[in-house]
Amino acid sequence: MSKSTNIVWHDSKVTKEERQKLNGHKSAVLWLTGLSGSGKSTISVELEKELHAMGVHTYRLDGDNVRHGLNKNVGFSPEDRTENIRRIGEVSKLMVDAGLITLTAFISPYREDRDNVRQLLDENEFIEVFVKASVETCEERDPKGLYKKARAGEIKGFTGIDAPYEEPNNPELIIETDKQPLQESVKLIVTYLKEKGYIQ
Ligand SMILES: Nc1ncnc2c1ncn2[C@@H]1O[C@H](COP(=O)(O)OS(=O)(=O)O)[C@@H](OP(=O)(O)O)[C@H]1O
Ligand SMILES: Nc1ncnc2c1ncn2[C@@H]1O[C@H](COP(=O)(O)OP(=O)(O)O)[C@@H](O)[C@H]1O
Repeated sequence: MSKSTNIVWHDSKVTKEERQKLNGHKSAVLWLTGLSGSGKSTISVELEKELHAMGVHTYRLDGDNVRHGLNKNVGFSPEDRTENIRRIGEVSKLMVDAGLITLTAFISPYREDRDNVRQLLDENEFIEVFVKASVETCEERDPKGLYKKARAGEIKGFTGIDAPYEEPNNPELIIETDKQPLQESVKLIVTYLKEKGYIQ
């Protein structure tokens, strides 16, 4: 529900397509979704490094980081997670308009929320990457000790333990981090971007 009234869109004299041309590649969002500890942040950091070295203009948005600032006022209730993802969707849209290959790393547990972001963007601008690992693997890794806390009842509503994660039905890519090593995952995504003509 919008509270803003009497507002009129003001066009720029530089278009998204012109920014893309200047950058020498298309822009899109690589939307990494998966359980906590599945590898979203690790993959997005390595992937950004690789793309940057190739001369691709990138920006990375990460759940933990964005929740320190822009989204510091949302928690982990279903409604708050939806609002978290809605805002990130809007920020991603701005970044795609700015001509960037945008990498996001949010659990984004609800299918409908992810689909809403897909709808927000133009065709082929939303690349859903399912970062897949079993809860058992993630719990074993437990890089921040959060699964331990959730099991001890110190965190309520933890994704995969006592809050849901809805797997993507039709993601553009599936990365199985309990089967393939990090560099292989990065290579797979870079190859996808090349084959689909996003980058050279
Ligand atoms: N209850 C609960 N459930 C899941 N995760 C939790 C929770 N509380 C805190 N954290 C930490 O917050 C990170 C997830 O933030 P996100 O913004 O990606 O979550 S969501 O998309 O809104 O569901 C997540 O980071 P990642 O491990 O990088 O996924 C956790 O570190
Ligand atoms: N193949 C892999 N791909 C990505 N991360 C892996 C892989 N194998 C082990 N890991 C480890 O799993 C953990 C994933 O944590 P993180 O990237 O923070 O996940 P998320 O952002 O999804 O919460 C890291 O400690 C990372 O080193």
